Amino acid sequence: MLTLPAPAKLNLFLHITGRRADGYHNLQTLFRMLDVGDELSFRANQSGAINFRCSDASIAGADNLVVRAAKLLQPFAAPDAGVEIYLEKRTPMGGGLGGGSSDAATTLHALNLQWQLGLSTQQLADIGLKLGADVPVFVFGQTAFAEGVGEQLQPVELPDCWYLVVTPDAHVSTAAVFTHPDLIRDSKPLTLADLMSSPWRNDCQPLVERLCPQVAITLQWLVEYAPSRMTGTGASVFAEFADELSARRALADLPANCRGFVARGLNQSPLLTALRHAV
Ligand SMILES: C[C@](O)(CO)[C@H](O)COP(=O)(O)OP(=O)(O)OC[C@H]1O[C@@H](n2ccc(N)nc2=O)[C@H](O)[C@@H]1O
Ligand SMILES: Nc1ncnc2c1ncn2[C@@H]1O[C@H](COP(=O)(O)OP(=O)(O)OP(=O)(O)O)[C@@H](O)[C@H]1O
Repeated sequence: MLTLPAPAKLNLFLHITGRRADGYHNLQTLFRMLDVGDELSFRANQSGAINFRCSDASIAGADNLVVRAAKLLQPFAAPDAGVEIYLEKRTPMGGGLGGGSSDAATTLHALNLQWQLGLSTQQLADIGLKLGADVPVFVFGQTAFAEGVGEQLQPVELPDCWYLVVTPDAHVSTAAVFTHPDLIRDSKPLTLADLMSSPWRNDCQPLVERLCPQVAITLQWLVEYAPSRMTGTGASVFAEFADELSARRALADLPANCRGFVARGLNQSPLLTALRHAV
């Protein structure tokens, strides 16, 4: 059996620089890998079937990104290649933390190993992009600057730090944010050097704060502790701390209607680290 992590991510900044003909948006974003997330176990067999179980029954169906990722790899595998997969779901869902995308990326890497497909990381990322714009960065497994829809990646080394991630009791649909007429989608493309030295912001945040007052209220609370922003299209928000203790002190004061966790920022994802030990 192969057990691998599927870490969560933050978007430390997120600029939207235009809308493409297919409706997708060009972005400039800095993905930060975290040391916490989901965990998946894989047991390959020769049944030709993909059997999937999940700790959260509400997402245990065949439309789970884990199953869809496995199905995309089946044409590359022997006809009798099968697998049993168990997903221990921990990352808050629909929160801009990339949980489903990360699960898909971990599945692609795991089955590439267990079914002995020999696909390169780039090939896995190309396959993953069919499932979602956030999948490639998890396949590459590094804190990275992304352009395009999120698939053009270059690694970035950031100093060690800690985050308090807070998810208010609110749902924000990624598609609803990206189709909203008021979304800021005309940010000027900047060089990575300029982006790194400017104040960091998320272009989705003003709209989501308006559509979803809990996000604005949670940020007003969090910013008293440390510089804070929204990740992805929300609803999760985060604050950055130099040390773990300060992040845990803020977590202890968490408002009643929110969930929160403390995570360390990593330059290399726990998936990549685990894969290096697995081979
Ligand atoms: C906003 C981010 O969370 C930043 O990390 C991601 O880019 C979203 O990635 P994701 O959830 O994997 O997104 P997908 O599942 O590919 O797309 C969800 C919805 O967001 C829109 N979408 C997504 C990414 C992107 N660059 N432009 C878009 O317009 C798509 O039209 C789609 O309706
Ligand atoms: N393995 C999975 N884990 C979580 N959600 C999944 C999974 N597979 C499919 N989904 C569906 O996708 C929806 C959003 O999932 P996810 O948690 O990845 O969103 P997100 O954190 O907003 O992602 P992103 O930051 O990529 O936009 C869920 O509500 C669920 O219906």
